[in-house]
Formats: sequence, C-alpha cells, structure tokens
Amino acid sequence: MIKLGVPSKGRLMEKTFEWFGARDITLKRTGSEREYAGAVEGAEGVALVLLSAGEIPRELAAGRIHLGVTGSDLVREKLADWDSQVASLAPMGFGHADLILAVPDCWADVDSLEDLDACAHRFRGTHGFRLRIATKYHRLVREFLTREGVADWQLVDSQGATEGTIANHTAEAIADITSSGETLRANHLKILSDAVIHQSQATLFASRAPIWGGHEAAMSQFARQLGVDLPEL
Ligand SMILES: Nc1ncnc2c1ncn2[C@@H]1O[C@H](COP(=O)(O)OP(=O)(O)OP(=O)(O)O)[C@@H](O)[C@H]1O
Ligand SMILES: O=P(O)(O)OC[C@H]1O[C@H](OP(=O)(O)OP(=O)(O)O)[C@H](O)[C@@H]1O
Repeated sequence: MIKLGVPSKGRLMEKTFEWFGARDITLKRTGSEREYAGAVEGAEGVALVLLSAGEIPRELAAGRIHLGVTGSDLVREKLADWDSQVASLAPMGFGHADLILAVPDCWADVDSLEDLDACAHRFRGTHGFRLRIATKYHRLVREFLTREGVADWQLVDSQGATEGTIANHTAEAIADITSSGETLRANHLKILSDAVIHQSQATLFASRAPIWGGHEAAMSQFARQLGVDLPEL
C-alpha cells in the first residue's frame, strides 16, 4: 500500500480532508473519537496514517510514509537539504502562515534587518552578550540571518508562547509564525519590514527514499486522480 500521512487533528486535518474530498477521495478517521485510525475511499492501494504535523517531515525522510501533508515551514525546518529528501507535489492553498522576525514596538530605530544588525552590534557592546532571538525554527532562522549578513545574535529555544519571551526577559527579539498577526499585536511586537523568512502553506510532499519499488502504477493513478504532476522520485 502507498502510505499517506496527514495531520491527525485540528484545522490542518479538516482542510486536508476537504482538499482530497474535492478530488473525489474520501479520507476519514475511524474508530472512537480518540483513536488515531483512518481510512481512504475512492483510491486504490492507498492507506491513511494519522500523524503529528511536526513528525511528518521525518517520517517522509525515513521512508516510513510515501506521501505526507504538512506545512512547508516544517519540512524546511526539520530536514537538512529538504528537497533532496522529499519532493513537493502540490501547494494546497490553506494553512498559510509567515515565519517572521519581530522586535518590540517601542524600538523606534529598528525597522529592518540593517537596523537589527546595527542594534545587535551595540547591544553586545553594552551588555557583553549577543542579542537573543527566541524561536523554535532554529535551522531556518540561522540560515536566513547568515545569508542576510546579520551578526551578533544568538538563538534561544522557545517551543511555544514565543511572543511572551520578550516580556519575560529571556529574549530581545523573536522569530515565529504569524497568520492573523493578533498574537504579535497583543504582545506589542512589530515585524521587521524585510524579515519574512518563509511563507508557509500546507503542501503535499512525496518521499525521495527508495521505497517506491512496486508502487509506481498505483502512484501514477493516484497522481492523476489528484491532478498533480509526478516528479522523478
Ligand atoms: N496560526 C497558526 N498557528 C500555528 N500553526 C499554524 C498557524 N497557521 C498555520 N499553521 C501551520 O500549521 C503547522 C503546525 O501545525 P500543528 O500545530 O498541528 O503541528 P504540531 O505542533 O506539530 O502538532 P502537534 O501539536 O500534534 O505536535 C505549521 O506548518 C504551521 O505553519
Ligand atoms: O498570527 P496569529 O493568528 O496570532 O497566530 C500566530 C500564533 O499561533 C501560533 O501559536 P500556537 O497557537 O500554535 O501556540 P504556540 O504558542 O504553542 O506555538 C504561533 O506560534 C503564534 O504564536
């Protein structure tokens, strides 16, 4: 069977079910409300695996699932050289969120990366340690700031409530996803004008692990049903 991993709960799961439903493929959870079991109707040889969105990149890379739906941000964050490990088959048009850098509203002279670079330099001179940026997106933020030539920062890990770290004095800036912008506003933060690190959306990915032997015909048929082009895997 071709194993299709989809998020096990919430809006990502519901929107994923709708996306496949619009292509005449029914995905559904089976069993009790709390049981993570699922079924596929309308596609031959495809099995549903319900997983945490955050674990789907790793499962794809390891070849434990053939196809997976998750945020494009999570694939880029969790997998080194992501496009050598998975192939992007289709952006799905939901789960939009931007990974951004933000600083306190009251930092009147910091609106861009250039300003942040200057500020971080001064900060280190004054405080004797590097400006702290709280995030759970370590790989993406490190690559972005290095590429953009910003110096004198350090990352501090924050796995949730990241916007609160500044008020708690554990960071001076944050890098997190935003969709409505409400969490940033409520915590008196502003986005740096040129610091949109990644525009994420839910995406259908295929594993590039050597697991496709014997599944080629079923996958071609499934791709036709979904209306997606199949790259070399
Ligand atoms: N407002 C939002 N808040 C959080 N995630 C969002 C938002 N909008 C879109 N997303 C996307 O949803 C995905 C995260 O989903 P989710 O929070 O279900 O994952 P997870 O934290 O790994 O799940 P779990 O709680 O099961 O571990 C990311 O790709 C993220 O970009
Ligand atoms: O722009 P907004 O619409 O306000 O959404 C952005 C917020 O949503 C996410 O948090 P989540 O609710 O997943 O909780 P978390 O703090 O545990 O990450 C994200 O980390 C932001 O904090």
